[in-house]
Amino acid sequence: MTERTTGPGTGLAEAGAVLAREAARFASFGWMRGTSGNLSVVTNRDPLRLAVTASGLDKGELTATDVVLVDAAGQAVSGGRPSAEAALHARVVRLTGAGAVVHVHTIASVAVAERCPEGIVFRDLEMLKGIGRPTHAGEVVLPVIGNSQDMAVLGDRLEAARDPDMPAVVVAGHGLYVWGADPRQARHHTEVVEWMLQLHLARR
Ligand SMILES: CSC[C@@H](O)[C@@H](O)C(=O)COP(=O)(O)O
Ligand SMILES: [Zn+2]
Repeated sequence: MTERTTGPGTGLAEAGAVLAREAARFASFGWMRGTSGNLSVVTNRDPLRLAVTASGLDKGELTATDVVLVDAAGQAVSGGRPSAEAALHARVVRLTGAGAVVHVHTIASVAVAERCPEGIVFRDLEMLKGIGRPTHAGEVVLPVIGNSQDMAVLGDRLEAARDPDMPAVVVAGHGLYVWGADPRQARHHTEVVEWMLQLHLARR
């Protein structure tokens, strides 16, 4: 049985509008070329429900209706075809308690991960405060995990590699996954991590 997708209590239309706006921003940065990337936001905790961008669309052209409601396994509970990576979004939410997840295909994430397959170290940067560190001092590691078309495999790799001090992982040869308490914080985390990746590239 499909669940209601609009109307009081569902918030799906509102979630779709937020995701379309966030996606347009990331696409304008060149981080969602072609039909790459996907976004999600939690609409309900119990039972878990996420609004996820629909699959195969140009993420720079989304409207509020280009969104699908999925369950804790990433399975659609409303009409439409959710992102092929919806199950990984749901896994990230279950693991971290995040309220929103961002996936972008940035060149810097792929390029730096090729140079640092064991993990990317960010050290002594004011921008570290943008991912929750109390000061610029010290270092954190952005984990790198191998790619797979199987979201259960990717989820297992993410669970094994993730660092509680770093709300992101890089999927090698693929792109960046980032999360936050809500879409705004997930966006800020994405922009901060990407800034540090671009700095890494600029220094070499
Ligand atoms: C250039 S297509 C890349 C896809 O395979 C996938 O990695 C992706 O990011 C977008 O998939 P989607 O199903 O549209 O959410
Ligand atoms: Zn992708």
